[in-house]
Amino acid sequence: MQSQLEQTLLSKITDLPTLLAKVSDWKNEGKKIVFTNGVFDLLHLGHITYMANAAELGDKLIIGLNADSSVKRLKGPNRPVNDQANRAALLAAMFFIDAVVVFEEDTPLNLITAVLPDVLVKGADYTVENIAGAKEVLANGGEVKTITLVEGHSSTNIINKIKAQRKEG
Ligand SMILES: Nc1ncnc2c1ncn2[C@@H]1O[C@H](COP(=O)(O)OP(=O)(O)OP(=O)(O)O)[C@@H](O)[C@H]1O
Ligand SMILES: O=P(O)(O)O[C@@H]1O[C@H]([C@H](O)CO)[C@@H](O)[C@H](O)[C@@H]1O
Repeated sequence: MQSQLEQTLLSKITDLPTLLAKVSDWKNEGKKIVFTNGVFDLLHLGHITYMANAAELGDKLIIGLNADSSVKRLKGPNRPVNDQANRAALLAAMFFIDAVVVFEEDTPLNLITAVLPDVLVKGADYTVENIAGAKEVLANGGEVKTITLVEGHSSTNIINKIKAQRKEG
């Protein structure tokens, strides 16, 4: 039996039609909508800092989350470590995240084109030129921003640390 709080958090994880209905309401209410996307496999300080900073760029933060199938094509057959249900739930637990939507494609272009957020955000490991959806968001009068990376933090680093510790026994 899910608690009320659990139901509230997990209700943020939504399909595209439901998300678009929420976005329509938010836009009618004059809310500034921020969108970012990623794999968010093993969460770390860089992810938290990044998403908190993204949330401060508007009123509502939407996370486009790569499906497991998409991650395997992007990051290899042994990824993700955390499946999409776990990754989505962990993101939904963050108070500054308003919606999480899983996408199956290699890029979130279709999702971003449907949502047309006011602000599209990626980490500074990307440039505006190589951010999927940037052209569409800019053409719609939106902004595209990158957020400085917190050095030394990545999901890959965590995986490599675990592997190294297992070798040491
Ligand atoms: N150290 C970091 N500081 C700030 N933002 C980050 C950091 N690492 C990743 N991000 C951002 O978080 C989002 C999700 O990235 P991703 O899940 O690929 O993180 P990652 O830790 O680099 O993963 P991996 O090691 O599997 O490539 C991206 O927009 C990325 O720019
Ligand atoms: O977590 P990642 O690897 O930073 O997220 C990827 O971002 C890509 C980016 O938006 C390309 O401009 C995207 O195409 C990919 O699907 C991952 O979300």
